[in-house]
Amino acid sequence: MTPVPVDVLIRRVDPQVPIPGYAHPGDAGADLVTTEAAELAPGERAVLPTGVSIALPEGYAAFVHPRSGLAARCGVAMVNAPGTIDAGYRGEIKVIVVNLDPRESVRFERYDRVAQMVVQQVEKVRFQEVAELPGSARAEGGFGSTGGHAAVGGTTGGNGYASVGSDREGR
Ligand SMILES: O=c1ccn([C@H]2C[C@H](O)[C@@H](COP(=O)(O)OP(=O)(O)OP(=O)(O)O)O2)c(=O)[nH]1
Ligand SMILES: [Mg+2]
Repeated sequence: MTPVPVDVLIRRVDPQVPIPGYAHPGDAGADLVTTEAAELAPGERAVLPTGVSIALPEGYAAFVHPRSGLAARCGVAMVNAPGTIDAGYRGEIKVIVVNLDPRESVRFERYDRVAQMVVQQVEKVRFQEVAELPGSARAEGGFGSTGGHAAVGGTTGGNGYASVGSDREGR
């Protein structure tokens, strides 16, 4: 059964900007465009305006995620991914992009789609301070404690994991 969509109030800061839309019925993210053209040199970042502000219902937040196609084709990432849009935020939604390609500039034209916004329900919690936390299987293991991380300098010894800084061929 198709879930009933949640109404979200939206105001166009730019009168011509398209209302964010889902490209396909099952998509999680509604695409956001930039209302300003921009050219980013390798390593350069920019804060791009999207031309829209929203009023989310209490108990919701929107998360601005990068677009995978832009990342794969052009090396464009979002510095703060995912950007968090608070329910109380009424300002224009902005996207903080960075060009991670080491050689090529990337150019955005006005109304190019630059990011996608996922609206989600979020829990509000009360932090209850205790002297000791309950035990768990993971306990304090973190940051690679289960293995499977890349080896800097590319000496993984063929354990099937990614290597960084080395060509895997010829080893
Ligand atoms: O990619 C983003 C991230 C945030 N925002 C807006 C909405 C959000 O509600 C507000 C604040 O964002 P955040 O809390 O991430 O930034 P902060 O540096 O903690 O700012 P503040 O002190 O205003 O909370 O900025 C955007 O427009 N785009
Ligand atoms: Mg904040």
